[in-house]
Amino acid sequence: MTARDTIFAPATPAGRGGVAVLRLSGPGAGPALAALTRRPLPAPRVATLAELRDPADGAPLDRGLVLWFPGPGSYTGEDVAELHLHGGRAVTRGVIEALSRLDGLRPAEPGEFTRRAFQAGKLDLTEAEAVADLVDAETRAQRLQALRQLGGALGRLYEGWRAGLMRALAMTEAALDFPDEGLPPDLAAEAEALVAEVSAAIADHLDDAGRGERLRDGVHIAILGPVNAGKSSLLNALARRDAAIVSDRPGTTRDVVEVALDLRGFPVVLADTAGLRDTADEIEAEGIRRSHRRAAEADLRLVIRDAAAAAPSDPALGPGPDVIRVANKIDRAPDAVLAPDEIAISVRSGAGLDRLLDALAEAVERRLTGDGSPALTRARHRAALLDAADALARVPSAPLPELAAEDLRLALRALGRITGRVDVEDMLDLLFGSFCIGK
Ligand SMILES: Nc1nc2c(ncn2[C@@H]2O[C@H](COP(=O)(O)OP(=O)(O)OP(=O)(O)O)[C@@H](O)[C@H]2O)c(=O)[nH]1
Ligand SMILES: [K+]
Ligand SMILES: [Mg+2]
Repeated sequence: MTARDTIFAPATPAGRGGVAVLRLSGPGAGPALAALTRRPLPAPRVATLAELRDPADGAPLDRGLVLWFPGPGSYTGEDVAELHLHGGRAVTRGVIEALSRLDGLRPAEPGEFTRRAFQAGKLDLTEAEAVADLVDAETRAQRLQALRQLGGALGRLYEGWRAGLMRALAMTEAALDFPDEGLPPDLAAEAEALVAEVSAAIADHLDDAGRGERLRDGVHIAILGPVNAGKSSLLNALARRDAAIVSDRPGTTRDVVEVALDLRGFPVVLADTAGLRDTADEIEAEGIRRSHRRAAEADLRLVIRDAAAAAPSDPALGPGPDVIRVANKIDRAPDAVLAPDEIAISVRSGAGLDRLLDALAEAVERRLTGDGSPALTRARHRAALLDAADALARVPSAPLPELAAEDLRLALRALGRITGRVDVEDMLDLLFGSFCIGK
């Protein structure tokens, strides 16, 4: 082991606040804490009140709680100290300056605490990503997904597949090592079954329609309809602010206007679009092309019409599985005839908006919750899983066991990239050790 820098950084946002937490990690954390408090280290993991003074000149810095987490039982696996300071700029700056003057201490790079935790084997990469997701989570559903991933659910799923493939590889390699005897037929069958099982599981996981990624980024909902139906008015009502221009002039909206929302705990990105109609205006026509594009890309389409007008004839506005249909302005047309699936609303009076929100939330939830198994959450994972699936697809028809083994290795390496465990050879040694094939 080489001696490492000791890093420190505020764990709370800069600026004024009740409490600011400063964290230190590395071999110098203990000596630094002792130097600041001028006493022996406190009992591990017990919040202890202490006077903090500048080790250089004894100038008082703050009075606050300090915590001591000796490695390896800490977040980073190293010695960690935490200072709970009064949350003022001068206090934090003073302590940071004092720490900077100590030998072997330096400010942490972004993500460096979690990076050290990963290197110490405290977290796999999916869990490290979950830490970032949890910090960024803005809705209840995002928080729950990140917590599940942080708990290792996703990493365990991928590691489970890796273990299965590792076994299949060990069996295939055994056939190479003992060519005279050949692989006992039951082992060959088991290896084949393992590969088929993992391939099917990966295909299922890839096929979940981007559920987890959607939960991170938001479900995309496009508001579509004829001019003046009240699309922009509805966007503003749902966003509770004047995000889009509303006017009684048909063709007001030209550009797509997006608003990110927390919809009953689910993240959505709502897009207002240009009203659909035949037009000679070039700019409006471009806006309408963008509406059509948005309609095609959206996860859900919210199609809105004026209740007093006929249902729109544009095929982009027809019914469909991902369409929610709305008749607006019922304040002006209380006796309007509605289709069975249409929700009557008035953006002006607020009537029906709760029912619309219920319907939207239900559609979004359906889109986001699959069978409850951990969802694929990142494009990075998807790319690696596609690589693994490609390699596995070649295994059953490999003309030589050497080539099957090579493809299994490729698949293992791809899966290992997701969790950050790429030690195929080590694991193979271990497996071989426990693997009884008669020699
Ligand atoms: N009476 C009534 N008027 C409404 C209602 N909702 C919107 N409006 C009015 O309808 C007109 C058009 O509203 P917009 O929100 O601009 O309609 P739009 O669908 O975005 O129109 P374009 O962008 O031109 O396609 C405005 O004058 C709104 O005030 C409603 O529920 N009742
Ligand atoms: K309008
Ligand atoms: Mg508009």
